[in-house]
Amino acid sequence: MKMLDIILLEDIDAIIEQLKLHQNYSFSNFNELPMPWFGLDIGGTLTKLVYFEPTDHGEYMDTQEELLRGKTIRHYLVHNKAYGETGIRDEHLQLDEVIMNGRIGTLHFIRFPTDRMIPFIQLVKSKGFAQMSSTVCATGGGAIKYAREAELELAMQLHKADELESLISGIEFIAENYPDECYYYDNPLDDEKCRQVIWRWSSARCSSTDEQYQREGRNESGLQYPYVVCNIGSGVSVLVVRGHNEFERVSGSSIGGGFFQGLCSLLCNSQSFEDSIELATRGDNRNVDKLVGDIYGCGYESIGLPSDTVAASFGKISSPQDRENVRVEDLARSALVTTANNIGSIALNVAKQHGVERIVFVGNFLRVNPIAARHLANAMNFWSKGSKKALFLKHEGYFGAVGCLDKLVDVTEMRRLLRAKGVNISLDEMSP
Ligand SMILES: Nc1ncnc2c1ncn2[C@@H]1O[C@H](COP(=O)(O)OP(=O)(O)OP(=O)(O)O)[C@@H](O)[C@H]1O
Ligand SMILES: CC(C)(CO)[C@@H](O)C(=O)NCCC(=O)O
Repeated sequence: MKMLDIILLEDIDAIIEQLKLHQNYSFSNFNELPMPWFGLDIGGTLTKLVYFEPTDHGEYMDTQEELLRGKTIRHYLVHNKAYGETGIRDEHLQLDEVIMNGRIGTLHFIRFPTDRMIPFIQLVKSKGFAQMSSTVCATGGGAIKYAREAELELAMQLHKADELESLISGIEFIAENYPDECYYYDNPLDDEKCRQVIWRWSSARCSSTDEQYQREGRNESGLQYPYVVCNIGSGVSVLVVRGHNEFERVSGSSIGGGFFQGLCSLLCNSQSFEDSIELATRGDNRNVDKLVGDIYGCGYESIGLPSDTVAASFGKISSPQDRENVRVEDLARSALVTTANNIGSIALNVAKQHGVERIVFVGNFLRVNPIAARHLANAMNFWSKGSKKALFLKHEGYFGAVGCLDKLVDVTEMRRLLRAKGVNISLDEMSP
């Protein structure tokens, strides 16, 4: 039996060549991607690192070298929750018993600021991790920007993947496997009644022949299509997803997480994102923003603008006298509401234009930031008269890093590509 030694979907033509050459084949060497596996999403502000730690040693013949590597990595990464001054492991997001590329293991989620990327490469080198042959998949702008430096310094090859393809792969991988991942807000702007409700977007545990799911247009894994993804990172990307690996980036905005943090640094002397959120939580944007009610004395009901709608962001602080009583907390709140409203408006327009009901908001701007999420939830519901739904995912900013790792072997996609190329063979061997 011939082992195929190709692992990336991009290599589909080479796979087909090998299939033509060999009558018998096996995809079992997908399980032979050298351990450990890392997914790295190097973004404009934050770098996200996902580490897959295998736990199925009993079933797989990992080499002595791999076992030793696993121990060394575990000792450093898994035994700590903080690395240096800026690296953090989000322990609350850890996923156990994950099946990925045919192996069972634990996914660990780690992040650090991208401006620490060069020191990170030095650290990896100094800890001796670089001498270990391992599988490192990288995505995000930094996977291009830092590729040469990382590959030269560490003498290892990065498996590079497109940032938006990885994002969607990661969202679908997590949503398909963790039915509790997705939630929405009930009564989003009511402090008393507001609550998060789990949304069973994935029917991973339901049969694909289930009539209800077929009616709702779910695919074989149970996900519902189409949906809009609004990724709020440093900048904002808005995508329409119509099916597995079938998506388009239709809009974007530079008014995103980077804008919010930049504004708060300038206006409030905020030292960190957490600091800005904390200030905003104690602030009141009505002291800064001009509302419809400030202009009309009431709502402008004939065109559907209630009195508490922001008519002009930062519109109340034009003169020095107006600014006298404004607190930094109010400014931070206004920066947050301005950012969220602007993003909400773009996402809603995309959903309307493309006739899509569900809008999934992700990205680290939503980290520790329920105010923005609740504003988005309310805006989607109110401005669409209840026809659009804002959904949120617990792993917020980590989907690119998960997706580039999962994209190593995308069995469904490989099947589709082979079929599209007219290769009529059964690929059951590919199933983990
Ligand atoms: N600890 C943090 N440090 C800095 N920014 C944070 C932090 N936590 C949340 N954020 C917010 O998340 C944003 C970055 O989000 P994310 O990691 O999803 O994007 P990115 O990948 O860095 O950017 P892009 O996708 O545009 O390249 C920041 O702009 C900031 O608003
Ligand atoms: C450039 C990217 C894709 C990098 O992640 C992101 O920051 C973004 O979508 N920015 C907004 C660009 C625009 O205005 O469409």
